[in-house]
Amino acid sequence: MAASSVFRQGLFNHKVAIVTGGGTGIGKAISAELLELGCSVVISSRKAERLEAAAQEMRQKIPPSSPASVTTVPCNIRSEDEAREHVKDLVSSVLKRYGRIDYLVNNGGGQFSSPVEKIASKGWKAVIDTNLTGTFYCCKEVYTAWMKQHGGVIVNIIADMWKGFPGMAHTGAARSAVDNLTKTMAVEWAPSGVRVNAVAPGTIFSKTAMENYKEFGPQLFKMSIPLIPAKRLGVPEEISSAVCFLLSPGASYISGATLRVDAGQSLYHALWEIPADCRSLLFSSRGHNKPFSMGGDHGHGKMSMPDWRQWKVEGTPLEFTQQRLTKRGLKDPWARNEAWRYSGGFSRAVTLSDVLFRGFKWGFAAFTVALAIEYTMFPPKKGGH
Ligand SMILES: CCC/C=C/C(=O)SCCNC(=O)CCNC(=O)[C@H](O)C(C)(C)COP(=O)([O-])OP(=O)([O-])OC[C@H]1O[C@@H](n2cnc3c(N)ncnc32)[C@H](O)[C@@H]1OP(=O)([O-])[O-]
Ligand SMILES: NC(=O)C1=CN([C@@H]2O[C@H](COP(=O)(O)OP(=O)(O)OC[C@H]3O[C@@H](n4cnc5c(N)ncnc54)[C@H](OP(=O)(O)O)[C@@H]3O)[C@@H](O)[C@H]2O)C=CC1
Repeated sequence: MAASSVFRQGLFNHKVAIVTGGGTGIGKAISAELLELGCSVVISSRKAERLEAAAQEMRQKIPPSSPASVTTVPCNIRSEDEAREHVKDLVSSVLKRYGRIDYLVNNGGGQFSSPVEKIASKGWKAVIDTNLTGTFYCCKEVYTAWMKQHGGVIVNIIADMWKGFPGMAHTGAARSAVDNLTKTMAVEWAPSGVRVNAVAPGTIFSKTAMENYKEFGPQLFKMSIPLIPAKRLGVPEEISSAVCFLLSPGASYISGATLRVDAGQSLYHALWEIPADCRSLLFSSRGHNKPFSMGGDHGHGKMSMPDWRQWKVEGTPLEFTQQRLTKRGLKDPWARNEAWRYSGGFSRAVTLSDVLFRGFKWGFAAFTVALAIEYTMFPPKKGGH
């Protein structure tokens, strides 16, 4: 447990929160900050022992004068058909003990890393059931059992999936769905005085988060650092303060929003590397190649300045141009200026004829004129470029 909260002491006195996954990492930081601010917190997840150990640790830091308390309720938000029953039991036991639920933080979740083609259907289901369906059950149950009549605030923890989530497609799909679910619930439940928001963390370091990826964990988190504008990982407390803000009256006019807490990471680089032998050009859906797609491994797999000689051309209008240039004695038919000029001349003529005349006769005439102009202005050179 870390730094003290920036919020005023007693801000959440006598309020009650459920934090799923509240025994580790981000969830633990959220629980600790809520406790510090006077809230009673129920932490809930699958591993009862780990939950209890975390609760013990947090309990010791609650001052005797505080109304806050922390309790544990084991619950698997994913467990197949029984998940709804598990979540129902969680909610009813909290209501029995505290008589109210002011806040729900859907933080419990996670995934494994895998390219799409390697995700087994059981693995896909595990991740969707946890992150999307589990969140849905928790929201629905808390709403129907309490918030519908009494209001409340929900915060869903999602992820940086704004550019897709290569390497973790299942969680990207699930979190994106939760982003959308957040908006829907915000609108549907507004009349009950319920606000629903989401927080999308960047790469946040915690021991448990790293251990989830086993031997790849340290590398995964380390690799992320250069891709973050702040050039460092986030810490759980930096997510916690955003969540506390959204739960607080300071956010009383914020609903249906997703707050990115990622130091600009989602606007910057992505972790996924495009391999050097990119074959996208061969499979263009329109049957011809796109001149701006090219292979190449530049740094983090990003495309840097174009190298025109890497164009891959097979059976395309550009190949046609290439053959023509070869015939005309150019040693390197992919010399940038020549290839560009000819493919440009061709497309200009076709576009011009299409736009102005929309007829083969005039199109052909325009094409001929354009080529004639190009031949006159840029006569073929002998023996090279
Ligand atoms: C740095 C990036 C940003 C960080 C983001 C974070 O979120 S950090 C926070 C990170 N923290 C967390 O993510 C914490 C929570 N995460 C978890 O508990 C797990 O990641 C879980 C959601 C997959 C559930 O796992 P579980 O063990 O309870 O479930 P289960 O045993 O029932 O398995 C179901 C099926 O899933 C499949 N499958 C599972 N693992 C792999 C794999 N490595 N490889 C391939 N596939 C895998 C497999 O099909 C398996 O069935 P099988 O083949 O065994 O019959
Ligand atoms: N760390 C990061 O960089 C990022 C994290 N996130 C998300 O933030 C949340 C917290 O992650 P973080 O603290 O980093 O990692 P942790 O692995 O420490 O936290 C995941 C928590 O979710 C709980 N959990 C997992 N599955 C279930 C389930 N089926 N039912 C109930 N609880 C479950 C786990 O507890 P238990 O094992 O006891 O069930 C654990 O406490 C997760 O949803 C994560 O995906 C999103 C973006 C980035």
